[in-house]
Amino acid sequence: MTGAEQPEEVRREVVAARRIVVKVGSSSLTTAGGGLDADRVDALVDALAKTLAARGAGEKEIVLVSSGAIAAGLAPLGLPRRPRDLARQQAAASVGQGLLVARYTASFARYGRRVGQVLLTTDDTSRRAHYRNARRTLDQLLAMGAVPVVNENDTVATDEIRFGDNDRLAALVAHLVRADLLILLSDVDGLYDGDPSIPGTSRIAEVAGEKDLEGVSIGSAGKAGVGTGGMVTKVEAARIAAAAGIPVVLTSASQAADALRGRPTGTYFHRTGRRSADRLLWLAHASTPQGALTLDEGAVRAVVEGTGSLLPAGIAAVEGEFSAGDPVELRDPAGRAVARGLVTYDAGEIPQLLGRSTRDLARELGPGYEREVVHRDDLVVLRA
Ligand SMILES: Nc1ncnc2c1ncn2[C@@H]1O[C@H](COP(=O)(O)OP(=O)(O)O)[C@@H](O)[C@H]1O
Ligand SMILES: N[C@@H](CCC(=O)OP(=O)(O)O)C(=O)O
Repeated sequence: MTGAEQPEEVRREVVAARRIVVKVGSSSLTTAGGGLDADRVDALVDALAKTLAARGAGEKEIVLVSSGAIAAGLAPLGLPRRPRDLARQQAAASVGQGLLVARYTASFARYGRRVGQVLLTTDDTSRRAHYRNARRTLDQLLAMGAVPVVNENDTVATDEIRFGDNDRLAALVAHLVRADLLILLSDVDGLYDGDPSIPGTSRIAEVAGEKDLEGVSIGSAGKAGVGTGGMVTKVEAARIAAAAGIPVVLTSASQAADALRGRPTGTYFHRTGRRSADRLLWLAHASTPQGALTLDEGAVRAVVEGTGSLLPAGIAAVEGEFSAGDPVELRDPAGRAVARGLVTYDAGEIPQLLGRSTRDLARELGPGYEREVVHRDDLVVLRA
């Protein structure tokens, strides 16, 4: 066989993927001087639209998780750089998000495609009803042939409840929509074994598990100054997705088309786990605990072994200001976090329940007090 006849080397799982989440970072959408770079947005949309239109590859669906709202809002508001305070970041995101979606709308319109804006908060995604609602909206947009453009709802998120980085949001969205593949696009063409600006570092082509990450120096600061998490959040996102059974390609936005065709660009993270119970992944990774319950040994065992819900009798102490429905941390007697769960009582109600049996509580306070404090279906055990 001559060189010209060699079959193209492709990643089979990428080619076979039907539903794909693509995440693009601020640094890949903005100009050096700040502001949205229309040419870069168009180039990305060209790659996505061609994938959606490709024949013979089966029906493909793409959910785009796009950063860039804050970066796009800087120049119009006369801000020379990304502000540090949340209020000005939110103002920039408010102005920038509209511009960003307008840009995607115009760019996808060149291919006759509609886009739908979806803004998510952690709160929307760790509560059962909101989680189902977010999934239904995304499924419906895809069923109607539109491209969902997802971002964090920056303007209402407070510091405490922010995802803060869209890499993790993208991993969780990939899980939410049951994607077959996650593609993380940045300004760097993959994970390097050290800071890529240092000569002598080289790209890691594949990560099959934690062993392949040993000794890799993963930096946090992006040189463009508009991104947030650097490589740390990308590798963390890749870990979350891979552990949830979703392979990940990490590469540069300029190689999006090649990555989508399955060409061996960037860094490929093999899946390391299987799909896990839906909402609980969000509970573990998206939610910020609003308080903590310290359990006795028996309750720790029941929770960790998954044999029961958390009852008032097993709780020794309570901390924090939370409301029923909020995520809280469950700790062992030594103070180590062992699980996270959605609590069914307000913080102020719990002290009177501590160590008491549900039967006694029901007799004394009424039948409403016979319930568990955290139901086992709303509970996720944290890995040590
Ligand atoms: N080991 C590494 N491999 C690749 N990039 C790294 C590494 N360590 C640090 N980085 C930096 O991370 C940056 C990407 O992160 P960031 O700027 O947050 O991107 P984005 O805006 O796309 O989310 C790269 O430009 C690079 O300078
Ligand atoms: N929600 C923020 C994005 C935060 C973020 O994760 O940015 P990046 O590191 O560029 O992916 C925005 O749209 O500006």
